[in-house]
Amino acid sequence: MTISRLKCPRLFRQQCYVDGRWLDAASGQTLQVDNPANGDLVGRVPVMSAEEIGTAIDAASAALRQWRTRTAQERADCLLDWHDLMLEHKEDLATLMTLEQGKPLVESRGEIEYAASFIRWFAEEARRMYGETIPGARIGQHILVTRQPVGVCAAITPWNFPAAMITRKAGAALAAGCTIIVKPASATPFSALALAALADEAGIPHGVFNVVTGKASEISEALTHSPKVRKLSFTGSTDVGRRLMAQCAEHIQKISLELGGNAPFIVFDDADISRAVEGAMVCKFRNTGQTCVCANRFLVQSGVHDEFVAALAEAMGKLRVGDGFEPGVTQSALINGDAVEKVVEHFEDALAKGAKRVCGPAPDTDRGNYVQPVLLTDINTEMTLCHEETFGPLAAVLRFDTEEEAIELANATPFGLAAYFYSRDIHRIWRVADALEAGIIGINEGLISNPMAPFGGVKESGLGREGSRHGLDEYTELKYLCMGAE
Ligand SMILES: NC(=O)C1=CN([C@@H]2O[C@H](COP(=O)(O)OP(=O)(O)OC[C@H]3O[C@@H](n4cnc5c(N)ncnc54)[C@H](OP(=O)(O)O)[C@@H]3O)[C@@H](O)[C@H]2O)C=CC1
Ligand SMILES: O=C(O)[C@H](O)CS(=O)(=O)O
Repeated sequence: MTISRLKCPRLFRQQCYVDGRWLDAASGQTLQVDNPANGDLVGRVPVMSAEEIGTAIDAASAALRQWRTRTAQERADCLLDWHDLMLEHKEDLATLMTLEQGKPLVESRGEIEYAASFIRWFAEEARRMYGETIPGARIGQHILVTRQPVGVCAAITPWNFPAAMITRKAGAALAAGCTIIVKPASATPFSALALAALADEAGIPHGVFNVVTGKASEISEALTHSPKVRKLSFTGSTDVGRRLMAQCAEHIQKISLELGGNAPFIVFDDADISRAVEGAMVCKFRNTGQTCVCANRFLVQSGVHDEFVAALAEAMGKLRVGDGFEPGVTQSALINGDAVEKVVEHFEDALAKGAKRVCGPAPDTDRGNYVQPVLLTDINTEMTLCHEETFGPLAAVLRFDTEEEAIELANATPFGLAAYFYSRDIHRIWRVADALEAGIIGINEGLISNPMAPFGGVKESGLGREGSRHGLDEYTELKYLCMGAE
């Protein structure tokens, strides 16, 4: 599959989109993007200089006054046009995504629908950006609270969901009346640039939505050094999030952070095992295990441990690894060699510390970016995979005896993004849901991602929430008006 197969070749853009113009870097410098499945060149994108990022900031700043004074309905209409164009061009957008990120085409199609759903959701939220009135402190005094857009925003996004992580931010920002500069991951810029082409076609005014590419640290320095940028939203690793949080301190920029996870997936003795295995498969192997909400540790109570392991091994046997364009493939290449090495490192460390391999070949670095799904049992907390996100198709099962032990194991991590558990005892469900330290809890459910719920973590998994009505709060400021008595 190559770019030539696109129905609309104009969606394949190898330039940045700033103020409605398609730009090369003045230096002529470019970054290469390769297909993770086979190493083929997909294309090249500009390496923008700090000065050129400044131009994007000025464009977003200039566009703000006009965009924020549009009516909520007008902003919603632009967003809905963008949404419709994304779905109209779903096949091309999915092809670009599988070319640059590798995920199976059926998952890329699903991500385009997921990404578009955030644009629709926030188009609807735009018209519900309500304020409030509060009884005054004195007779005749009136108190009002209005909500206003934060202003010029920036977004830095990861490679694992190259479209949805952009629209989850940009949809809320534009609905609130903000303008935004997006820096996509260098591995997956073409999905972002295609979204820009469709934003332009949808009539989103020039300067409102901008996409820049280049050296991440230089771009983030330029964005956080500018007092014109009032907010940064980041999705990616906790290490980078920590650095960006410090950078935002210079001008007290608002920040939203969607960071790493280490999700426990707990199966109690009273669970429905077939449902638990169904949930485990989608939770562990979506995007070939490359999501921040993937189960990273399976904690299985002794009474059902062997039954669950056998059923999970059988289900894993049905997974098919290959090029994302091949029909029937359910597991693609990982994003790069570093990702493969991390899976190999976690696997070898676990075996060296007593883990048993139940199914799947030992991962190695001899098969390009491909890793066959592998299942380990006899996991203990000395193993690296209990403390670090594997971000690949390695399922690790740790046995426990009591509910208290499961909660302690689950919470024994600095992260707190997602957690999952299966039980049919309603009293246990309330106890465990209360006790788990995570922003998102899947209860007898392995797929928790949608536009209507507040997505985000606690502890070192992040700050703020995306999606839901709360997602708009991240892009608005409350203004308190106190009207004195006559
Ligand atoms: N909580 C959530 O919703 C999500 C969390 N994640 C987490 O992110 C990790 C995997 O994604 P990955 O892309 O590797 O994460 P990274 O943090 O390496 O990259 C994310 C983004 O940050 C940029 N970046 C990298 N270094 C810097 C820097 N010094 N300053 C500014 N920006 C920088 C990257 O640019 P470039 O590509 O050019 O390096 C990319 O655009 C995992 O830990 C995963 O859990 C991922 C997705 C969602
Ligand atoms: O990047 C991620 O892992 C996403 O946040 C996961 S989700 O939103 O698709 O669940």
